[in-house]
Amino acid sequence: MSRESRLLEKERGQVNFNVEELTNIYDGGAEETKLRRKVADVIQNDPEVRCKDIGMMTREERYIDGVRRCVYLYKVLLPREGWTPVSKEVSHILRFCMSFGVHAGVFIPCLLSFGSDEQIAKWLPLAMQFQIIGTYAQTEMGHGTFLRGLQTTATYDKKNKEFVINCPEISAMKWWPGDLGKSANHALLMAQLVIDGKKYGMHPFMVQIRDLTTHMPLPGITVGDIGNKVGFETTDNGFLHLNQVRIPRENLLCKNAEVKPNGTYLTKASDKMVYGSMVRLRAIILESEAVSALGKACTIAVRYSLVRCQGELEPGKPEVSVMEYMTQQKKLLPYVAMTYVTHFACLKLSNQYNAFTREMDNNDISGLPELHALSAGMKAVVSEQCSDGIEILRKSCGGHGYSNASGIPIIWSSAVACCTYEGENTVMLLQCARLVHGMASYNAWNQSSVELVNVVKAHITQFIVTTFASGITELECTKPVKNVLQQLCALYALSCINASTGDFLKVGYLSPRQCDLAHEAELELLSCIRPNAVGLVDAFDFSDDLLQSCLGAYDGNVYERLFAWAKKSPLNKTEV
Ligand SMILES: CCCCCCCC/C=C\C/C=C/C(=O)SCCNC(=O)CCNC(=O)[C@H](O)C(C)(C)COP(=O)(O)OP(=O)(O)OC[C@H]1O[C@@H](n2cnc3c(N)ncnc32)[C@H](O)[C@@H]1OP(=O)(O)O
Ligand SMILES: Cc1cc2nc3c(=O)[nH]c(=O)nc-3n(C[C@H](O)[C@H](O)[C@H](O)COP(=O)(O)OP(=O)(O)OC[C@H]3O[C@@H](n4cnc5c(N)ncnc54)[C@H](O)[C@@H]3O)c2cc1C
Repeated sequence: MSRESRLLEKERGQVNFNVEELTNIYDGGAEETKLRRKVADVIQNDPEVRCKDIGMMTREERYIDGVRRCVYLYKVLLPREGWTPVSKEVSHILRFCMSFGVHAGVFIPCLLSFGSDEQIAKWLPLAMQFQIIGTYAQTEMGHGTFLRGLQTTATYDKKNKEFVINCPEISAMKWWPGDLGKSANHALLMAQLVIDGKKYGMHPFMVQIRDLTTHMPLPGITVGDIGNKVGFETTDNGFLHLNQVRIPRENLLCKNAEVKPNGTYLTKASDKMVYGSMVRLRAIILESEAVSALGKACTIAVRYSLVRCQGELEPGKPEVSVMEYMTQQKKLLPYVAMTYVTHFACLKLSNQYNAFTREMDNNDISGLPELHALSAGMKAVVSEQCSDGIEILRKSCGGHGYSNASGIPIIWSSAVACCTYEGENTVMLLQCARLVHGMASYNAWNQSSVELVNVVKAHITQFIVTTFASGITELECTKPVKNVLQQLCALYALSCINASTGDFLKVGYLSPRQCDLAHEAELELLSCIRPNAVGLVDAFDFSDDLLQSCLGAYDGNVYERLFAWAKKSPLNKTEV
């Protein structure tokens, strides 16, 4: 056993709470843990679909690998295991970073949100079996945030009972939709509806873009991949230009509004229902795309920091693990706390979303404005805090953190995208401010928007802390687990306060002495939590397969893994 493995084993021996109990709490119960592990075992024991190191792959190899694994999953593995795309098991599979995230996570749910019963009956079975592969095409080259500015039009042709879809200029071209570039043959396309020269705003249309046999683009369609990005390499974000493309009248997804054959426009629900898909995604992606990513980065950085020996605390004494340095504890442990605290706050948000969908089934959408405010604010605050934290955790691993061998750069490059998609964060914060504080006149409004953004960040952080604090109070668990959760709650709250003492001092909410006490309290909590650090990240229960990290493996064998990984570099195929 290597020295590093022995160090990690010693650390595990001093954890003072039941790690399995905390895993069960994090998962939502022992049965959930059992289900998640069963899925992980099936995935990891099937070489066709298990996670592999993509650090050395080209962009094209990563895309092809993601598509191949996904098709195998849906065509072979799910039927073999007797699982359907809506089985609980599949919700755990999405963690295994494959392709078709927009098809499965956006296109299909939006079809369910916007489609009539007949339209769902027509397209859903095809989508579930991958006979059609869809994208959600809303953003254009020239507009992403300002939806009322979208330029793609859908003009109703009464004579032929068709819509004519057109991108009037280059900036109207759809740009960014995931799975669009090479995979999708259908698009759930958002366009401005026009009837007899009158504009009715953004509406959803089902548009076939490729031939189902040859996969060639259909007439009037120009489609392709937008090129290399910061991350999301397994996803072919694409461009789509439509030149006078005709679709049947029946392809307007008409749960909320329809156009009669004679061109009469009939609305059936609030025009805001067209925004519902964005509320849903903001409410449910945070756990899988931001918080889970932070938990992986914490697992890697904490395990590595416990085995990385560097320097002496006392001259002449043996080298210490970098986790002994208070600065390292300050870098890492508040983000371990954030993972737990935001995980439970996101759970509350998704529960609120599910409650809203039940109200919506009874035609009650009165809760939509509040849910829009909370989901917009949470999406902005949590995605930013998590992605900022992942970058700090990467830097805390020194040089090896800068290598793909650590696994953290790939984790960060995917998580940070959540600050932009589904609503750019600043815009989301301002939406939350508007709904929480009311809309002043546009000029007073723009002049105060910088402060409003900060007010909303504080408002949402307070929601996160109080949600977790009340959740702990109600939680039935052993005392050691409750104690460590209370420490994490206090640490997250204090780290947020200490990062903003200026604001508290400015308004006289805290005195300078109280600010000193808050700072001292945080340092004391770091020391209290330090002995449990490895147990807290082990409780996330990320397998080595899922982490794909030479620094974060469960056994702590960092250096052997690093050297074996580097030797696989394509540059090492030849000595010269
Ligand atoms: C578990 C599976 C997960 C798998 C996922 C895999 C990974 C997926 C990766 C990527 C997918 C990404 C997809 C996308 O990015 S899709 C495109 C997303 N785009 C946006 O979010 C656009 C953001 N812009 C907006 O939301 C709006 O333009 C706006 C809110 C910024 C401004 O709206 P606008 O119409 O310009 O004016 P107002 O501000 O006046 O709003 C009008 C009115 O409507 C209300 N409202 C606005 N948005 C919503 C909403 N989402 N829900 C409910 N209500 C909304 C607003 O409050 C106003 O109401 P009023 O005051 O009563 O008039
Ligand atoms: C990885 C990834 C995947 C994506 N997937 C999809 C997809 O599947 N389907 C899809 O339709 N789209 C997708 N998108 C596009 C995404 O939804 C948009 O990029 C996003 O909505 C932001 O719009 P934008 O890019 O036009 O930014 P802009 O709105 O142009 O933002 C640029 C700057 O302007 C500021 N700004 C803009 N408006 C305001 C305002 N009113 N007040 C104050 N500041 C403002 C913003 O804060 C930002 O700083 C994806 C994007 C990414 C990065």
